[in-house]
Amino acid sequence: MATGACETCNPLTCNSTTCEAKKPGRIPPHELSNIKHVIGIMSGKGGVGKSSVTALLAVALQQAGYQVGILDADITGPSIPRMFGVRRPPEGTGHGMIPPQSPGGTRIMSLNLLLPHEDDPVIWRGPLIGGAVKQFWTDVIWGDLDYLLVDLPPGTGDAPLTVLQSLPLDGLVIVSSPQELAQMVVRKAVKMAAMMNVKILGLVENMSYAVCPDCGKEIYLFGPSRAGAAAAEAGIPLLGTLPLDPDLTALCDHGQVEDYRGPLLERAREFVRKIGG
Ligand SMILES: Nc1ncnc2c1ncn2[C@@H]1O[C@H](COP(=O)(O)OP(=O)(O)OP(=O)(O)O)[C@@H](O)[C@H]1O
Repeated sequence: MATGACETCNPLTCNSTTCEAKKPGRIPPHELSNIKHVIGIMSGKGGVGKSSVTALLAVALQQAGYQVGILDADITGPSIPRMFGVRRPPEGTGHGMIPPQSPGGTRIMSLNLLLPHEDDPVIWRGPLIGGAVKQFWTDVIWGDLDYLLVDLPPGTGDAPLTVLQSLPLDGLVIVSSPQELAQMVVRKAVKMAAMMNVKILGLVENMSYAVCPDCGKEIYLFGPSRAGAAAAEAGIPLLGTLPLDPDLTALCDHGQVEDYRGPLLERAREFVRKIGG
């Protein structure tokens, strides 16, 4: 049990080596959840494709025969239900909430599924956001899952802190893009994970390049890839790079990401192999 001091201390600034708040996985999941692996998908900065990478990993895992769930911890900017075409709210039972399934069988829990309209804004302060994330862990009946992917909001704010502190993460996948600014915020995310004793499974550089539809030439829109250097500098494994693919954008927009069969899926399979799936 955490002491009173640890309940209120900030684990990112606490110097105590025995700080309870720094120990990950302090909160047990719902008693009817049996989850083998929990992986967080994090980015330092918004819009780099973290939710798309989460979705691709889920599709790759599902196609490999695993039972997969996605906990959408991006409370104020949730995009997972839209990508998977899921609109149904979770089913409320006396024991907890049963998450709806996508057509391909991915179980999804997101605040967007609880809102009257998917475009209603969530204007909440930090503690409420942290509370919702915890409830998606404790009050949702995930059942038997091989992998629960946790799509974190960008940055190092309240919700990522809650997840890193409360959930028994196997590790984090960090998503970045080639711009220098995105690289700088990767370093922040890496430092946060180190402070919270959470392992980093690897770095994915998204939007690394586009492929010319006429000649197949790779065009590095944001300059040369910095993925290898960024991973080496941060001391974390490089899972790989992903190009831009307009087919992925279109399928995500239409709620059909599970129908994607383009080149990024093979890369996602490679990432899954590298993180041990
Ligand atoms: N490799 C890619 N190829 C084509 N489109 C992509 C790719 N990666 C992301 N996108 C598109 O870019 C947009 C933003 O992606 P996404 O929602 O995954 O970003 P994010 O990092 O999760 O954003 P935020 O955390 O700010 O919500 C989406 O429309 C998505 O379909």
